[in-house]
Amino acid sequence: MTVVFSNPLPIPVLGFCAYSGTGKTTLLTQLIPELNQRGIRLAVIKHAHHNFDVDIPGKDSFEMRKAGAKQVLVASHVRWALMTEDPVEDDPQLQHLLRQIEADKVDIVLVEGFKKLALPKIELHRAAHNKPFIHVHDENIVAIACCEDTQVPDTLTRLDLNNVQQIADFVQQYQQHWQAPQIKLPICFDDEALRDQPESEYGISVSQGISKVLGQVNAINQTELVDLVDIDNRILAHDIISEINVPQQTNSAMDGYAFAFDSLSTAPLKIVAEVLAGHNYPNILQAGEAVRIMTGATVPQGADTIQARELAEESDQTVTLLETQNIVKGQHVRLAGEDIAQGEVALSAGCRLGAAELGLMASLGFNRLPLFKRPVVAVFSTGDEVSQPGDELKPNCIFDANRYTILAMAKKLGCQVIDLGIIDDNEQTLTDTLRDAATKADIVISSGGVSVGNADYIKMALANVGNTHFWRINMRPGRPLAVGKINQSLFFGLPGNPVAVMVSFMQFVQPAIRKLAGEINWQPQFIPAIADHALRSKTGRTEFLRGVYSIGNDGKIHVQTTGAQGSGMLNSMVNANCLIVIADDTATIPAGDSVFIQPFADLL
Ligand SMILES: Nc1nc2c(c(=O)[nH]1)N[C@H]1C(S)=C(S)[C@@H](COP(=O)(O)OP(=O)(O)OC[C@H]3O[C@@H](n4cnc5c(N)ncnc54)[C@H](O)[C@@H]3O)O[C@H]1N2
Ligand code: MOO
Repeated sequence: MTVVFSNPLPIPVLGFCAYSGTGKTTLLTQLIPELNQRGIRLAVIKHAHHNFDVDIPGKDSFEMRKAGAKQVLVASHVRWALMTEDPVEDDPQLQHLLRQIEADKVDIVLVEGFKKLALPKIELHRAAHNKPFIHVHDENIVAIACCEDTQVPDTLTRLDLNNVQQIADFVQQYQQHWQAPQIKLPICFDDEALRDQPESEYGISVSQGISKVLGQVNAINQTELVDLVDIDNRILAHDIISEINVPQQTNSAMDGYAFAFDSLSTAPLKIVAEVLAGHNYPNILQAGEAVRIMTGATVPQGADTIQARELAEESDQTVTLLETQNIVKGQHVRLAGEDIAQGEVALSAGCRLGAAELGLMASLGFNRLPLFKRPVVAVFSTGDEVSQPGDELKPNCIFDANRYTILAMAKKLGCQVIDLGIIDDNEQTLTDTLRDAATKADIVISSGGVSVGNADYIKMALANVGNTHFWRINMRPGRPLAVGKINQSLFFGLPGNPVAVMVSFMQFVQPAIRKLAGEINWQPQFIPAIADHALRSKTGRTEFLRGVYSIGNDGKIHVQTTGAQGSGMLNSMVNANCLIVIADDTATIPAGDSVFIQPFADLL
């Protein structure tokens, strides 16, 4: 039986396996110089079964380790060695060992031992030893090096055990053609590719859910002109073409002196004028002349280079430039149109307008922009136990949290919101509410009542007014989800548990709102982070854990969970700054492995 292995390095790892006595080490000591000669830099990891030592008693490093140092790193200008005391019951973990290799210093790692791991290997087989084949129960064998008369299946590359050149050819080819596996994100956001995949009776994947949701959404096409100062997180309806160059004139990026680079040899230069921002020098600068110039002032004709004031000395209307050997032609000159050229598309339709975009539009002279109308989102809660915050909390009840998280997230996405309050859990009231809400809103969102409980009237109400699907999404939290249409409005029935509401909103409602609002080119962000402790999930479902990411002492992004993960515990969202997303083909992430996170940044 082979044990799952994933290569953590950006270079290939190739194993050599054989029964003892086959000549593995002899072959490797011949192969290594042969590969070195071909310019291939090698690392070797060798498994040892016994308590070996690489140091000598009496040496300082040996004595320090024996004195109790868990790690000793001994280094000279020739080599360094790290010795780690790591007594474990089981075999050492190859993935952990591989992470110790400096992948920028070698081209391939050859591994001797670790026979049971599912890593690509060359099997060595010597017929005279009468040992069984390894490849018959290990599908990771890519080639077999054996004797002349040994039978080898057609699917395996056959190598001559005594021909080091031939084996080196194979390793070289392997190294040259190896490609790092493509990064697979935990959620696929390819709307078209997934939409028509069949639904399984056990539920659909998050990716399928997203594409099915997006399949129900048509972008708003009404537009309006809005003053720049009133635009908050809205979507541009048309391309904006610049009518001017930005900057309008070629100008200085420094307070200093403008001159022609070719005049450098005639220094000191004669100062003929001073140019302040908003002004210009009306003449053409001649050879041997300079102007005193301020940041943002127009560079005179005839000048092409600026020297900063602190690198020049001025006296008697002349300037001596210092460190002339470092002056580069064109330095500190901002060319007309270098930010945006006249006639260029400055922003494209479908772009979300944040601070930078608004600044850019202002810099082009626009004071109003054509925008898509904001989506209108109506939100209500259901459930006899759900009470209005501010009222007295009745026995057996809870305060309504979901309406507030949904309203806040919808507003953050630039929607206009309608708060419909808490709606009584009965079929008639819910039917009336839904029918009315759909006349006012592009999206109607409820929470609670979409699972299999007896009092879940929302399903009946929906059947009365629209056309809705109830899906079980293979994810946690947020398994039940209702999506449908009430006339032209989109309906989302989110599950009742408060964390499930927020996670479902992020994964399904967010892309729908963005598409409806006319935003294009949006994709959820996945950032790789190092899991500081082991993370558990179950294959067959996508797990969204609440996490806290931060930059570790190693300069890399690390993540930990917030602790207890109950889908009713809103505090876990408050304490988190990201979701940790474990893909549906993964059951555990060992500590130290990479995992994808989705920072909350643009939503909470
Ligand atoms: N037999 C089964 N039971 C449940 C299943 C299942 O598959 N089979 N799924 C569980 C999952 S997962 C979830 S999530 C919930 C979803 O159920 P509902 O959408 O019907 O939600 P409710 O039962 O109405 O409420 C669940 C939970 O959330 C609280 N809640 C409801 N609304 C609010 C609100 N506005 N603010 C704060 N908290 C709210 C409610 O009191 C419940 O505790 O079903 C599981 N059960
Ligand atoms: O959606 Mo539920 O909150 O997974 O438990």
